[in-house]
Amino acid sequence: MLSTIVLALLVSLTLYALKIYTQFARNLAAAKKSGIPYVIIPFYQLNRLYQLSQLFVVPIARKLPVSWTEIWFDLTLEWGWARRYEPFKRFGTDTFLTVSPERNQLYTADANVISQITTRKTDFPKPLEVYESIKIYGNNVVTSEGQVWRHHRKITSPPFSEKNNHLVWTETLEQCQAMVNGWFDGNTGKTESKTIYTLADDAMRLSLYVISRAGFGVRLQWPGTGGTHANGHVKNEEENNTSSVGNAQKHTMSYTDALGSLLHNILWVLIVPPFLLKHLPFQRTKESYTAFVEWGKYMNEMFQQKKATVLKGEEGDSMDLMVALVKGAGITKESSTGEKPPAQTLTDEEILGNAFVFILAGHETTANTLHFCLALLATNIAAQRHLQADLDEIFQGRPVNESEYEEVIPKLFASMAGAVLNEELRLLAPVVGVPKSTLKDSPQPLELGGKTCTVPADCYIAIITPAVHRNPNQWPTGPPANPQKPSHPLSNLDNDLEEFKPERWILDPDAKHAASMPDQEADTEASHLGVNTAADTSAALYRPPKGAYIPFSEGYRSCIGRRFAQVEILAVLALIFSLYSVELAVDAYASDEEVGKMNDQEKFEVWSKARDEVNRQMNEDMGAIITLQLRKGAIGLRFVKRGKERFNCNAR
Ligand code: HEM
Repeated sequence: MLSTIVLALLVSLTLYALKIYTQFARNLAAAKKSGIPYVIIPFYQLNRLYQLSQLFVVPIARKLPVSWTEIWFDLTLEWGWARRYEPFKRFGTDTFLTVSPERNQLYTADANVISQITTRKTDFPKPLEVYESIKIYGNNVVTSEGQVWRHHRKITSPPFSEKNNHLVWTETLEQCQAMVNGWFDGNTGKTESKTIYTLADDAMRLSLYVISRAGFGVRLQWPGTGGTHANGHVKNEEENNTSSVGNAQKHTMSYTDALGSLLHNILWVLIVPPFLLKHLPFQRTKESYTAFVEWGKYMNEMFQQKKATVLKGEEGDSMDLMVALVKGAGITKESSTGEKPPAQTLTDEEILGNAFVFILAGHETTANTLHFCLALLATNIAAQRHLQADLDEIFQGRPVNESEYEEVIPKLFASMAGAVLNEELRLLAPVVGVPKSTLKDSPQPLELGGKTCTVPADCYIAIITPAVHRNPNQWPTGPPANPQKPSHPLSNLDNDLEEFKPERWILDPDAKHAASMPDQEADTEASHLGVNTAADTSAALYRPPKGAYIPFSEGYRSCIGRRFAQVEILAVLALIFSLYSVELAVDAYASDEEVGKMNDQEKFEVWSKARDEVNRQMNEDMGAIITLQLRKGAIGLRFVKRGKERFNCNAR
C-alpha cells in the first residue's frame, strides 16, 4: 500500500517536473527567437504563491551564492520602485525579457517601445486577470477590453469636460480653504500652523470630497466647518443642498464613514471575496464587509434617485458621472414613454462598478500627488519661492477664489505650478508598473533600437514608470547635487534625475505669462472616447519625447481623469502658496524656542537633518500597495504666512 502511494507521488512529481521543464523550454525558445535581450529567473512575478512566499523564500535564498541569485534579487517584487533605472543600466538595455517556467515577461523603460505598446491597443491589450479584484461591484471601464471597454469609456467620458473641470477648481478651492483653516485651528490671524502630521489623511479627504462633488454631485463638508457632523455631512446638490443621500434609517454607517472605511480597508475588500469577508472573525474584516455593503447601498440609492430624475427629464444640464452612466445606459425620459423600453446597455452592477472604480482610480492617486508636492516643496525652498513669484504674477494680488478659472488655469499650467506638478509626477508617479500583454498565439513585432524584434505570445508586459522617468537616454541630465550623499543609493550616482528640480521643466524663465494648456490632438476616435492623445504638459514647458513621461500612461488606455487631477492639484498649489509657505518640521531636533535663538548656519543644520529624514522616508518608507504611497510614519510639515518663514536655507 505504502509503496503504491510513494510510487504515485513519484510519478506525479516527475510529471509535474516534466511539465515545468517543457513550459520553461518553450518560453526560453520564444525568448531566444525574439531578438530581445533576456534573463532567466526562477519565478513568474505575478504568481500568487511566489508573491506570498517572498517573506520566507527571499531570506533563505539570500544565503545562496550571490552569483546564483543576483539577477532575480534585483527583480523581486516592487523592484521598479526600489531599484528604478539601475537594472536596465546594468543589463545594458532599456527593454528586456525575463524567462521563467510559467510565463515570459517584458520590462521596458524605453520611450519608443512604450509609445509603440500604448498606441497599438489591439496588439497589446490590458492583461485583464490583473484587474479581476476590481470587479467587486461589477464590470467597469478598467476591467474590460475591446468593444466592451469602448462602450464603458464612451459612456463615462462626458463628465470629464472643461465645464466639470471648472467645478473641480471651485470645489477644490473651497475644500482646500477649509483644510488650511483646520491647520490654523480656525484662526486665520495666526502666522504659523502647528506641526501637521495628518497631511496624508487630509489630502485623501480633500480628493474624496472633490470627486464626490464633481463626480457625483454630492457635497461633503470638511469636519469642523458650518456646524456639521464630525465625519462630514452629506448633501445632495440636486435637492438644493437640503437632504442627505440615502435614508439614514436604513444605514449603519454614514456615507462618508462607509466610503472612508471602504477605501481604508480596500486591500481586504479586493483580495477576500465578499462571502468570505462576511464570515471572517476579525474586527477589520467585519468593518470592511460592512463598509462594502453600506457604500454599495448608498450608491444604489443614488443611482435610483438619478434614474428617477432622468426619467422625469429633470436632470437639467447636470452631467455628473452617475447621470452620465444612467443616460449612457439608455435610461432617458424618451425611453420610458415607449411601449417597450429598450434594454439597458449597462447593467445596474456595471453602473455601480464604474462609480466605484472612478473613486478608486481617482482619489488615492491625486491625494498622494498633493501630499508629496507639499513635502517636496518643503525640501526645496528655492523652488517654493519661484512658485510664489509666479503665483504673484498670475493673480496680481487678487484672491485665488475670486479669479477667473478660464483665465488663470492656462497660466498655471505654463508656470512653476505646472512644473512642480510635472516634476512630482516624474519622481513619484503613483502607478509604478503599467500592465499590458500579448495575447495567446499572437506574438507581436516591436521596433527595438532600429531592428524589428518579436514580443513572444502570451507575454506579460510591465512599463516601469520610475525607470523611464529616470532614464538618462531620454531626459536631459545634470551632475548629481551631492555624489557623496546620494538621495538614492542606486539612482543618484551619476546624474540628477533622482532630484526634485521643477526648474528642469522651465524652458524660458521670462516666458511665464505664456498661457498654454496641455492640448488636445485632433484625433476624432480618441477624443470621442475622452482619450487625450496629446502631451501631458503645457507647450510653454519642457516636453519630453513621447513615451518618456507617462504618469497618466499614454494612448487609448491612458487616464481619463488626467485633467481633473491636474486642475485639482494646481488649485491647491495656487491657494496655499499664494498666501503661505510650507516648512519642514524640525521638532525632532530643536524646540521652537531654540530655533528662535539660532543663527542662519544653525538653522541650516537642523533644517538639513529634517530634509535628510524626509528624503529617507520618501525612499525607504514608500511602497506601492495599490499606488505609490508612504507605508509607515508621517512627514511633519508646518505652514506659515508668507514673509514669516523660519527657514530660508536653500532659497537662493
Ligand atoms: C494624479 C492623479 C492620477 C494619476 C497619476 C493617474 C494615473 C493613471 C494611470 C497611469 C492610468 C492607466 C493605468 C493602467 O493602464 O493600468 C489611469 C487610468 C485611469 N484613471 Fe487615472 N490617474 C489619476 C487621477 C485620476 C482621476 C482623478 C480619475 C477619475 C476621477 C481617474 C480615473 C481613471 C480611470 C477610470 C482609468 C482607466 C481608464 C481606462 O482604462 O480606459 N484617474 N490613471
